[in-house]
Amino acid sequence: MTQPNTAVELQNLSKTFELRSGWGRKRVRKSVVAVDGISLSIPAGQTVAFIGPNGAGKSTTIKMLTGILHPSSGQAQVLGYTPWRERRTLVRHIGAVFGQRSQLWYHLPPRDTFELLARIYSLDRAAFVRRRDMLIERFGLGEFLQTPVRKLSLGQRMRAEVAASLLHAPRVLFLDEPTIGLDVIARQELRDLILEWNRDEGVTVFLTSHDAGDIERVARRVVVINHGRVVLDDKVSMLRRQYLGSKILSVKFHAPPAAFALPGVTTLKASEYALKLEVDTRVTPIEQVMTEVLRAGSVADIAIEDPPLEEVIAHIYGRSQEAGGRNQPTAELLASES
Ligand SMILES: Nc1ncnc2c1ncn2[C@@H]1O[C@H](COP(=O)(O)OP(=O)(O)OP(=O)(O)O)[C@@H](O)[C@H]1O
Repeated sequence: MTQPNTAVELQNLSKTFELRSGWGRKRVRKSVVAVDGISLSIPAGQTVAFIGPNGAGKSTTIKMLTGILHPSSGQAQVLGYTPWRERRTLVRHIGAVFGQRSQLWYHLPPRDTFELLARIYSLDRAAFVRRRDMLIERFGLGEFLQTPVRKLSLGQRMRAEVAASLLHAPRVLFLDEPTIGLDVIARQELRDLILEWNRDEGVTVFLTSHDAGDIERVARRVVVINHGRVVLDDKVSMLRRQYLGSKILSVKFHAPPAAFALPGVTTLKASEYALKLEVDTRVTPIEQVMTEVLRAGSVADIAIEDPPLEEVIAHIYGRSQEAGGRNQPTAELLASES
């Protein structure tokens, strides 16, 4: 039973594609298991990054959750609806953005697309105008509202795409690679807008991305899949801390420090007055390294950082490849790391 505050629920959801090639006797059938028994429960208002390497089954899952594809087996409910059976009703309550495919009318300016969407969703006129104007302001669409989409920059187009997907006040937003191809600034702007929308309107966000920055900025929870199975489900903050067990220590000295060596400590960069160290905290605790650093010279500045998320994610993908894509529960996976 779906709990009332559950936005998205997957129970053993699976999808196998049957492929046929060749003719007559040479006809070959092949099955591709794209999604292999995924179970998940996402409370309303949560921001979830659904990530995995190419071909892991992310898009197939989103397509099932938005009612575009039928599963081969298993169940899913989005806001209590079964997407592939109740798609027409469901689309009134969800928004979807596919970074690789525009949903705006290419030759029309965003303003006209908004009008069309208002009719498609039969939105109340006054409520629509209020919301449209709010989105125009928040997403900074004013200056290109009358420009045909084909003439917009990718960053402008993506802002218009996300705004269009929010016009009918959806309660769940599916974003499939929303920042793909965007430059650094446009990417950051879009992430901030999505996050703000989640905070202000409580919209549930289900995001796929290959960009660690998207995951870090937008999502609080991360679900990693590989070969169609969940290999990790954790808080984004825990992921980095628990998974690699390493820290980056950057130190600036007033004078050149004395040399020192400790097991589990690798020098990433060294100049006369500065050191950047990677510390495997499972070998030598960070406190011990700090003590040694303070002994080595007069410290002007010191910073301890977590390793980049990209590294953590690459590490997890690597682990699940080694495990042959078997569904390894999180605890076991984490325990095997320590
Ligand atoms: N319509 C289809 N027919 C046959 N096979 C498909 C179809 N769609 C996807 N697949 C296969 O299913 C698997 C999962 O694909 P999917 O697109 O869901 O992965 P993904 O995680 O979204 O990958 P990417 O990060 O590259 O977008 C792949 O092996 C893919 O080739």
